[in-house]
Amino acid sequence: MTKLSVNVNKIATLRNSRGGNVPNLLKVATDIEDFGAQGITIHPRPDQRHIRYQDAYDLKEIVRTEYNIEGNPIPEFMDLVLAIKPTQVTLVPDSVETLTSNAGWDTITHQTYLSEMIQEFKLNGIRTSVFIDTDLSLIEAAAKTGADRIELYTEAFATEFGKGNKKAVVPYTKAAILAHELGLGINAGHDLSLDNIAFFKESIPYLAEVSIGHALISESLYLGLENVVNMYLHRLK
Ligand SMILES: CC(=O)[C@@H](O)[C@H](O)COP(=O)(O)O
Ligand SMILES: NCC(=O)COP(=O)(O)O
Repeated sequence: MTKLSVNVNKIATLRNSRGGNVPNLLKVATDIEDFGAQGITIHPRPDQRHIRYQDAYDLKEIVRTEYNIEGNPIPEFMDLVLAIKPTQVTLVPDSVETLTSNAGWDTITHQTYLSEMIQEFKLNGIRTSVFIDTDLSLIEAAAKTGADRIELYTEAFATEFGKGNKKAVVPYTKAAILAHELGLGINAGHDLSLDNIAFFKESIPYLAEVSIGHALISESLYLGLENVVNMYLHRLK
């Protein structure tokens, strides 16, 4: 079984568009857990355009499943995560102005930097994951940072799968096999959807967790949040 961690950034985006508390982020997160999801993911960005730092603290009080916080380990993010102590921190190398995550770590160039961050998180009992592309040399370098897991950056797979190119999953399968051999756990995320998740799941051995937000919330507009969470859970069995 692969765990489903639902990214609730888009719920915060909708809420912030009117300035009030509709939809209620905490209630939606609680409902998502009640519907069966095994985790809640957030990716606070420095401009707090969707998840606010206060949301991260408030969610800590109510999340009963795995709590995953993603982001670039700038000092403010480090302080936030070390104060909250979520189940997992996922390190993502996005720049301040980026629209959404658009690259994995260069774990060779940034190996020392990542190792230092990861050590600090691990000393605080927080599981660590590194957002990464499928290049095998990057996976090898990720293992040397001391990270517990990698999160495979799946945008390229999702784009190619959408065009009918199923072979696009092959680098992900190879990366997962190598990561497992090196003792790393395997997560995945970005642009996963009801259309591509079953094929991705069946193609990737040892897949521990997927974090899904943009497509899942969009699909819920048509199918309802409870249905959609259950449709993912069925595909991830
Ligand atoms: C790392 C990753 O792929 C997701 O966290 C994604 O970047 C969500 O961020 P936005 O909701 O800001 O697009
Ligand atoms: N780590 C990926 C994530 O949390 C959600 O990405 P997306 O489904 O919003 O593209």
